[in-house]
Amino acid sequence: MIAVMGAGAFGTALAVALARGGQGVGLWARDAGQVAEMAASRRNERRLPGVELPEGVTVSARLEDFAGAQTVLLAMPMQQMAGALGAHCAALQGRALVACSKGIDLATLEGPTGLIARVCPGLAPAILTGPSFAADIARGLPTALTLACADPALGARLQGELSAPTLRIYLSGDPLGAELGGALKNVIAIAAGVVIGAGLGESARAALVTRGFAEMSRLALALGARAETLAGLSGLGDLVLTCTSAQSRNFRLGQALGRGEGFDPAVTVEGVATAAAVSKLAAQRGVEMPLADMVTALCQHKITVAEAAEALLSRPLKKE
Ligand SMILES: NC(=O)C1=CN([C@@H]2O[C@H](COP(=O)(O)OP(=O)(O)OC[C@H]3O[C@@H](n4cnc5c(N)ncnc54)[C@H](OP(=O)(O)O)[C@@H]3O)[C@@H](O)[C@H]2O)C=CC1
Ligand SMILES: O=C(CO)COP(=O)(O)O
Repeated sequence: MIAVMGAGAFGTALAVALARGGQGVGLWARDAGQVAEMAASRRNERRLPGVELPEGVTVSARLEDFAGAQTVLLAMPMQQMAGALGAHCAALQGRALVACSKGIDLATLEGPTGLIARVCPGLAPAILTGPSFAADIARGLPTALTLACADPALGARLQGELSAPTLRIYLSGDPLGAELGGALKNVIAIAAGVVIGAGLGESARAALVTRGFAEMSRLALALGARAETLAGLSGLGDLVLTCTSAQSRNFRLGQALGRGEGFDPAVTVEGVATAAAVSKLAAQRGVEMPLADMVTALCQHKITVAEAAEALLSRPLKKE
């Protein structure tokens, strides 16, 4: 059995895909009311509407019900992970923990695997990331993801366990690179949404995505990630997806900023807190991240879109 902590859109979609592939899946939500609703309707209408939970998915608000699961997927927003994990660390002893969240913890500047290692020392962390909208996974559309783990034997086991007929998992030994790609692409996706929302054009978006990739790679390499990881599914692949699709919440928030419109604060948009964390991290390391800094300032309403565009276009000319 595999357990999934967090019954949001992504946790539910992964549970559905794995169960369709024949795995027994325990889906844990913190809210007993939501669990009762899901158990009765066999759906998660609040987070992943219109998708039926296969028979192989068991829902519960008690993690003890899934004590038999050797692998636990963590699928809550990044800024909630430390709290959620800290509350359940003792119950999770002996399991492999696979982070499915994309972001950097604003309080500690840690990514998901670093956070797991600190909050639950002794547990083996891995990360599952890459271009994949929850709705696509749940519809059974073909999706490829990266499973990154520092321990090659555990990584191979998880790759096998988490593969399903329409879920193709590639293995990586670079969790730092994989998690940084997934975190950083959300920041660039907000900027891409701003460009489109403000009517700055497709050419400007292509330039922004390319320079965004350069910026992502600069920080990731400075922190010790591998260049080939950034060029893979978890970096470039996910960057392309989220910067070009209105299915992306990060892109849609950017569009709203570009148009001068509001955005529902209840929607999970990982790039906002992560942009602030990235700006801090980059300043600490002396890495230049003009796009991330611009997204941070825009999200905090410290500059206007016109000022941001002007500031980026008037930077000193440089080599590519
Ligand atoms: N949606 C997508 O297409 C994809 C999402 N991801 C990543 O997955 C992560 C989760 O996103 P997503 O599922 O979309 O988010 P949603 O907004 O759909 O759901 C978030 C879920 O997290 C739960 N949650 C929040 N805080 C806690 C907590 N402290 N303990 C337990 N559960 C908690 C919420 O429960 P409650 O309702 O009780 O608040 C809710 O079920 C993000 O990092 C995202 O980047 C990755 C790939 C694709
Ligand atoms: O990470 C995702 C797709 O890979 C989902 O993107 P959003 O969080 O922007 O919706």
